[in-house]
Amino acid sequence: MNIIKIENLNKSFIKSKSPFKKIFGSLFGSQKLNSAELFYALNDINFCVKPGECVGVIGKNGSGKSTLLKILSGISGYDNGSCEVKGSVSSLLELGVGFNPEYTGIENIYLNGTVNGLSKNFITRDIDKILNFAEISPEFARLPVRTYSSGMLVRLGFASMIWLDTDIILVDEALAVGDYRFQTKCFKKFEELKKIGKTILYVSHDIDSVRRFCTRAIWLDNGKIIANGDVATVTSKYIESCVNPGNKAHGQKQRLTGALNHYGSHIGAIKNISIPKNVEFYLHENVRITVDVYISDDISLDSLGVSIALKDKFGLDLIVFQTDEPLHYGTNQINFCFENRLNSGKYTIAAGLENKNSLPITYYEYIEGAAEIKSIAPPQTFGLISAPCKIYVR
Ligand SMILES: Nc1ncnc2c1ncn2[C@@H]1O[C@H](COP(=O)(O)OP(=O)(O)OP(=O)(O)O)[C@@H](O)[C@H]1O
Repeated sequence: MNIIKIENLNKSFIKSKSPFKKIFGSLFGSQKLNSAELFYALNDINFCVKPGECVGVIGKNGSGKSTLLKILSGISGYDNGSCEVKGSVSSLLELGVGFNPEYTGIENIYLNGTVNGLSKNFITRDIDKILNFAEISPEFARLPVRTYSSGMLVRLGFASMIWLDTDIILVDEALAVGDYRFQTKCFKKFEELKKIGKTILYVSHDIDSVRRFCTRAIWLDNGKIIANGDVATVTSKYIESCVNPGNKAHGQKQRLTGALNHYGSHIGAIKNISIPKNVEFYLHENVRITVDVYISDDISLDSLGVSIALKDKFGLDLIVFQTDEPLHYGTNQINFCFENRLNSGKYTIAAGLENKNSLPITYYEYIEGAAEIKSIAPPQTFGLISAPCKIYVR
């Protein structure tokens, strides 16, 4: 059973600057206009969401993410196709949308709640909890929201949204406005909501948060779905397109088997990633990871580096090691020797041959997930990484 089902969905905007065309389009529907006068923000979109899924929607600016969420929240219509939503929906879209700027924080909570079907008694019972969660002090709660900072608006928006207790929650990048502490609080709340089976669609440019938090990812580009599926795979492909747009494989094109993600202009330059001895290490045991690369003379040796990253199952870099030593043309063997500081779990290894000084880093070759290590730590070891710490008790 799907809670959201989108089929062949199209949404266009009118390109023409002519006011006549705009009025005509809004009266009779933009599809009545010549297709050359239209710009498709969403083009033949198809996907389904099951109850309890947490779907990250990613893509570059202008790819159609907000348009999609606006259609799902009912704020915007669409040209054709179908958009079935089987459940109640609340959303945190653009900053301040849904608030009347002249109303106080308290009045806006009542407005938002009653418009969404909450009784006045229910809101009165919970208003202190909502303001408390939003961290809006009683004196500010009685001021018009036009006097609020963007952080206060996002806090009030988030608190009002979760209090609606809907089946589906749509969040569009808005959390990025809040400070880090409040974002952490929101993600904690999201985790609770996930556990009780809420369905969440989360639009973000922050790929790390999508990897940590979502169970699936959809990548939109120019109004089309480029990939839809496993978070690590979809986000890796998206990152690849951002860091190496249009790069063509070069050289021997020898791809390492089992890699989750593999790209770059010089595929085949990284010959091998190996972990001598075994793939299981105790905490604090020494690990050696060997990367064999072949550097062809069309690569500049200036600022050339080889790096490895130890990643968690979501693809987040936990520890990165990068060469400082000069490399030379031809075959190079780089041994990364380090003490295992990772607590119990399985970790994947990524390796890159890169231009260290470019920002963002550009990769001649990047391989993610071609090797894996397992760490074994004593029970009662907490956190992801065990870092040295001297503790003094007085
Ligand atoms: N009301 C509108 N009128 C005309 N064009 C619009 C309108 N709303 C969105 N668009 C266009 O539709 C495209 C998709 O916009 P949308 O805001 O959905 O992208 P986005 O992926 O959310 O971008 P961002 O990451 O920058 O928020 C953009 O090219 C945008 O300019």
